Amino acid sequence: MAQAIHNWQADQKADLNEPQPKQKYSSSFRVLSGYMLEHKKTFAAFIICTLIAISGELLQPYLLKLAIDDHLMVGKTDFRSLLLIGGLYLILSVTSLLFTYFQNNLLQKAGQSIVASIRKRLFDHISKLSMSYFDRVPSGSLITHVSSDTEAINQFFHQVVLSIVRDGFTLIFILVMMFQLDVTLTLYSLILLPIIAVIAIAFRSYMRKTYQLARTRLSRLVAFTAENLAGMPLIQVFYQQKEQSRQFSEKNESYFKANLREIRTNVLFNRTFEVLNNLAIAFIVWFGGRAVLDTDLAFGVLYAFITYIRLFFQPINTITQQWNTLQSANVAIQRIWNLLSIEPEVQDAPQTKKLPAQIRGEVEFRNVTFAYKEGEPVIKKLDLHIQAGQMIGVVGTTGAGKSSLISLLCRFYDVQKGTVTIDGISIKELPQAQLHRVVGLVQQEPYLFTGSVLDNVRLFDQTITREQVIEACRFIGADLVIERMPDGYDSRLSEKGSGLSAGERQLISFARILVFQPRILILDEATANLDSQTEQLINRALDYVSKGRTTIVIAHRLSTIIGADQIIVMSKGEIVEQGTHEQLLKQNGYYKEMTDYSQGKAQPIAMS
Ligand SMILES: Nc1ncnc2c1ncn2[C@@H]1O[C@H](COP(=O)(O)OP(=O)(O)OP(=O)(O)O)[C@@H](O)[C@H]1O
Repeated sequence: MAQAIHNWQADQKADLNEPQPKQKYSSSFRVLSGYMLEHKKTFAAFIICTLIAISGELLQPYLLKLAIDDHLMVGKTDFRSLLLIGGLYLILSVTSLLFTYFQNNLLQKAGQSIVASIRKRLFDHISKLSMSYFDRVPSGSLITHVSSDTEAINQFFHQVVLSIVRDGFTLIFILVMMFQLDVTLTLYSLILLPIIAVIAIAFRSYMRKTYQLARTRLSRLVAFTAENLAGMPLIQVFYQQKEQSRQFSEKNESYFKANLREIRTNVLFNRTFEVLNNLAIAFIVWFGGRAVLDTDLAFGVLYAFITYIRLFFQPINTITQQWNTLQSANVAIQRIWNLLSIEPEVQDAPQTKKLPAQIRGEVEFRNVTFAYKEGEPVIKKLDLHIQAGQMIGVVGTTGAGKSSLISLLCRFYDVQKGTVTIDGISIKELPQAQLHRVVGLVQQEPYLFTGSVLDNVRLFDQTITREQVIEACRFIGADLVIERMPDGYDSRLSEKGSGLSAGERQLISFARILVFQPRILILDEATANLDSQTEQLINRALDYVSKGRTTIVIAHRLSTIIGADQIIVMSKGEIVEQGTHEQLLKQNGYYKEMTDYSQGKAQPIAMS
């Protein structure tokens, strides 16, 4: 738990791209190298293509040197050789072009498949995490992991790896060619290297700061915009657009300034490099030119040398600029691996038991104690026995523990003490996959996915036929609503329900239950949002689906549960009253008070 909280805190910081504690590059890249090994053949082919492409490009100045020194300067009129050199030059250009294309394709193929498999692993891992994790970590942070962090790894491949391999080999190749052409001239040129290093190091830390500042401010701007969109109805109803606009302008302006600073630094760095490059060329022209005049150096050598010096600076510049990408990839990998190392708190037991094919649906809570936070139990030593096929109503004031009780039956959380059993088997011993087929839940706020009505009812499960969905919707009375939609069962819905009322959304989620046929049905205040006509529809359907099925209904409207086999009244995590509607009325306790209040006969109750 402590580790999870620590990770979460790290995530929170990371969300704003705040400067991170120093991350170990070695561990990050060890992790990536495991993935790279799976594509070792593609990476080997990428390196070979890079070498061929670089050779094609860097042999061109050498060919020109041969043309100048061996033919033009000596006045040979050997046109065939010149033609051959021209042809070779052309072949080298085309080869370089072709292999650069292959090299890019291969790297993209390997890099993208690594990123795709990391993204898939992340998604699968997040889907397995327990509810307690989602309670702590905001979904925005998880979206960042799946989108921006994997994108940072993608950039690592197509920028950093490409630059290190291509520019690294280019530098080595150029140095070899320069030494081969003229050792003295090369050694003189290398005097510039320490100066380049000093400038690169000085700029590197400044460039890193400006980059981080721009990213932090962008994250703040995006977070503010997202929050603003989510709270739009509230902003409009309280007429806070002006204040929001002022805050947005402030954040926008500060991002704009940080962005400008980053661009200015980059331009300054690039231009400084260009000046150095030109200085080096001027030096070679002066020094080498004198050697040519003194006939100590061939003109072709000087020409090739100047070309190589010009090419020498570009890879150094590109490699230096990979620092930021390398750093964000490192942070992204650490964040992703922190998340992947989190174990779900709710896990299948090593030895699971199976429910018999004929599940009866008897539920028992035996001496159950549960707390979200240590030392603050919200369910206390609770005992409850629900016979198979019974309908049970759960009532109680806000915060009494009703939803927590059903979360335990769904095994969203594990109990700290006691056991929850179905047909006498502890739910901890059941495979979660089986448990979730047995227990069905309709929540107060029905969630709709982006997709057709059909897919929303069958939750994208293709084994459920269109006919089954239509039958369920017809039964629940949702068919009238759906048939009014432009494309009927193929109409597209979205998270917010695309113009469906809360009641209509609930009808669709009820149809889901009919389609999936769980043995134990839980309705968490599911009828709270319905108008009386829709509620009647639902109640009628509910009577049908609950027949022979264990049904637990948490209801604020007592009318829904009057006919229940037993009703429990909860207060502060305990059952304070239990019995049928009539028995409870006779007890003249909380339930009676609640009934009177719901009928307007009494003041709101305060359970203690
Ligand atoms: N995910 C959570 N993390 C921490 N505490 C929680 C969480 N969910 C609920 N609680 C706390 O547990 C207690 C019981 O909440 P629960 O939602 O089970 O009550 P409820 O009876 O269903 O209330 P309501 O009728 O308002 O939905 C409350 O004090 C609540 O603040």
